[in-house]
Amino acid sequence: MKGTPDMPRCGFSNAVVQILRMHGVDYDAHNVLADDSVRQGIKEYSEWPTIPQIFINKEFIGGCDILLQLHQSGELIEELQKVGIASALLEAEVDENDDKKK
Ligand SMILES: N[C@@H](CCC(=O)N[C@@H](CS)C(=O)NCC(=O)O)C(=O)O
Ligand code: FES
Repeated sequence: MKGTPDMPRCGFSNAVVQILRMHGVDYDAHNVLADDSVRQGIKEYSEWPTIPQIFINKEFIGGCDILLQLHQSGELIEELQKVGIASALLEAEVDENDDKKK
C-alpha cells in the first residue's frame, strides 16, 4: 500500500484498509513509499502495474477494484474462509439469517 493503515497516502490504499477493517481481519501492511525497490519489485513479482496489492496466504488477489468487487459480491468472506479466517461480516450474515428464522 501507499502509506500505513493508520495514515494511508492514497485513496486506493485507504479503500483497501477500510474494506479489510470491515471484515475485522489481521493483516501485514508494507508501505511502498518507504522503499522504491519494493514499490517497483512488487509490481514485477505479481505482474500487476499498480499499488495497492492484496495477497491472501501469499496468493495475489488483485488491487483496490478487485477487492471492492469481492467485498460487494460476498466472495471475500469465502476467500477468507478458505484460509481459515472468519470475517466479521460472516457473523453479521449468520445473525441476519437467524433473524429471518424467528
Ligand atoms: N484501479 C487501481 C487503482 C490503483 C492505482 O491506480 N494505483 C496507481 C496510483 S496510486 C499506482 O500504483 N501507480 C503506480 C505507482 O504509483 O507506482 C486498483 O484497482 O487498485
Ligand atoms: S497516489 Fe495518486 S492516485 Fe494514488
